[in-house]
Amino acid sequence: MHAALNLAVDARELVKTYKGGVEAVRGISLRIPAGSVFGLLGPNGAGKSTVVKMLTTLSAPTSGTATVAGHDIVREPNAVRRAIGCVAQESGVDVQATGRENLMLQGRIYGLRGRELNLQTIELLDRFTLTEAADRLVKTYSGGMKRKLDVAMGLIHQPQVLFLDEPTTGLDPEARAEMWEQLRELAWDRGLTILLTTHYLEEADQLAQRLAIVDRGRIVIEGSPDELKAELHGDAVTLELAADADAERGRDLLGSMTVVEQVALDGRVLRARAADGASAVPGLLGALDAAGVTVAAVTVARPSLDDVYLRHTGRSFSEAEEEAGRAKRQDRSAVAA
Ligand SMILES: Nc1ncnc2c1ncn2[C@@H]1O[C@H](COP(=O)(O)OP(=O)(O)OP(=O)(O)O)[C@@H](O)[C@H]1O
Repeated sequence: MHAALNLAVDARELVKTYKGGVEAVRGISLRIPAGSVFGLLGPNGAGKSTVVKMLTTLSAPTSGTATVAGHDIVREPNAVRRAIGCVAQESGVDVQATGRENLMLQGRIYGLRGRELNLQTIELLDRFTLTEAADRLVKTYSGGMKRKLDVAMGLIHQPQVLFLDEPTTGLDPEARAEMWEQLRELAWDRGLTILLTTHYLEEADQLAQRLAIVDRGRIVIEGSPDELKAELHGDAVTLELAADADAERGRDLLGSMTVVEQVALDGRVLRARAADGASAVPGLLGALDAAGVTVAAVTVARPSLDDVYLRHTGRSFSEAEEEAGRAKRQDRSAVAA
């Protein structure tokens, strides 16, 4: 068997330049093995939705090629559409209909009828714990329930690849955690391939086996969340001292210890890097105590995806989000002018 057959998505150098010259995607390649969850992570405006639009045949690439479930997105768009499910950022549900009606209608659009349609609907309502609410109008649903119905609708025709654009934006933490659990189950139990876009670092970390960080239309780095974090050596150890007067002595003492890679002073807070933070802490506390330096609080943190983002783009995720927000506002005022 040809290795490429096991790739649910195989995109090569996709480029999208919108009319007016916005270079939304500037050469993105993705190889997503069947049965895995892949995350495209990036701030608003990075180009994630545009990649999804091209892969789901809604927007033609300016250049580059891609296959989805083995079908070419430009030459075989109908075959691609049959093989995929799409859940867009904006909900497609009809709020004046019930959950069950929405699912049945969506199924009919895909040619499902009779017993098969009924069984699929019942199974999806059950999977997304919507059975009790199935015959209520969707306008009475909570945000989380609506989002679950959106995802269920994307699955009615049993696609091989599911595209989820920002699956949990706007959900409260509880609904978000429930959605994560359901998506994990779909991928791990049913072997569905999922490509999700997100601007939540935690979401990518929780769900994706592999992820690509996208910034200004390009992939800046790709790997498993752990691989990306392992690139940054050492845990961050933060020690808050009881007295300002001890700060410099504390810093010099830590700086002389071999387990500490870097130490910086910020007021009476000492920030150090250590290869294995948890096992270094008792030694650090012992040395400070012996020198008469009292520690009020200590924390150890593993490197986060935020640190990874910062290292590869030169700005923090929240800075990038703010920048994207500013650009959007400028676009709007330019249009209004
Ligand atoms: N139809 C369009 N015409 C012109 N420019 C567009 C169009 N759609 C998107 N863009 C621009 O392309 C860039 C990438 O947008 P895209 O929606 O792909 O980003 P994103 O990472 O998905 O962000 P978001 O999460 O906000 O959707 C942005 O600068 C956006 O303003």
